[in-house]
Amino acid sequence: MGKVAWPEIELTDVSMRYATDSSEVVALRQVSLDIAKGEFVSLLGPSGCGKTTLLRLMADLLEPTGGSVKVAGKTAGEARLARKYGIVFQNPVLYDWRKVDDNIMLPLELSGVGRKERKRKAGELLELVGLKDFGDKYPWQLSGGMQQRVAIARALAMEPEILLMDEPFSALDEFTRERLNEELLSIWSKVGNTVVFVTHSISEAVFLSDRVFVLSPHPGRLSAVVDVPLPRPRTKELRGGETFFRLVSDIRGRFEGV
Ligand SMILES: Nc1ncnc2c1ncn2[C@@H]1O[C@H](COP(=O)(O)OP(=O)(O)OP(=O)(O)O)[C@@H](O)[C@H]1O
Repeated sequence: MGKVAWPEIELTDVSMRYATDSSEVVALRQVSLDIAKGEFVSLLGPSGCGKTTLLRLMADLLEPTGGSVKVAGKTAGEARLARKYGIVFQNPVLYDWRKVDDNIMLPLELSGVGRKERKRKAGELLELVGLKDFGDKYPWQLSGGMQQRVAIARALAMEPEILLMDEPFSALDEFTRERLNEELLSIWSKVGNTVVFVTHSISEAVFLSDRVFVLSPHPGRLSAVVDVPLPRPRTKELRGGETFFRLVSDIRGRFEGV
């Protein structure tokens, strides 16, 4: 299910069991999926269906108990060492004592990029995420949505081929979230990398994605792959359209009885 000709991310029969002292949880059972280079996909499902686990396996933050994860033809571990990933979490995890541009420059600093080049790159990234004039502010001086944009800029600092995003907008109000959905697509259209986006919002998944991977729980497994044939660039007017409504209803129908 979910095969593409030239996969950038390739999961084959991936299973994940978490063992605790007294019990064992099967978080994922035999998930196979491929994601193409430059594709925008979402992992969608109710709480506990294994979305975060799947993302962490792709990022080499976890090792599967069964099956294999390949990223750009390498193991997930090799891909991490080759800095193929940028990750954005639900909370922006910014350092409050560092200014916004110093937060963005951190990955560059850690990999030894000189100060002048770091500054130049931070300026470019701030412009990309629409925060051109906020480089010398502190994170606590920004709104939640702006902080998340800083986190996106930082994740893009090393020019990763793959951006992994774990419910990055779920703590934000609906208006901000919808605006950031549009901004994220605009950023992605300029950067052109592969994006894997975790969400439990059906409309968010449909609005953003080329394909939606639908997961069902207990144990987590891939229950459907839905193509989203909406044209790009996607604008907020699309949300009121018939195709959008039909796709959202179709996916919602798949969760009935889950
Ligand atoms: N470190 C862990 N130890 C034991 N069980 C775990 C661990 N991490 C996750 N689980 C279990 O694995 C299953 C999948 O969890 P996961 O966080 O991947 O789901 P999710 O779909 O991302 O959920 P949510 O939307 O609530 O974040 C759940 O049953 C969860 O309780």
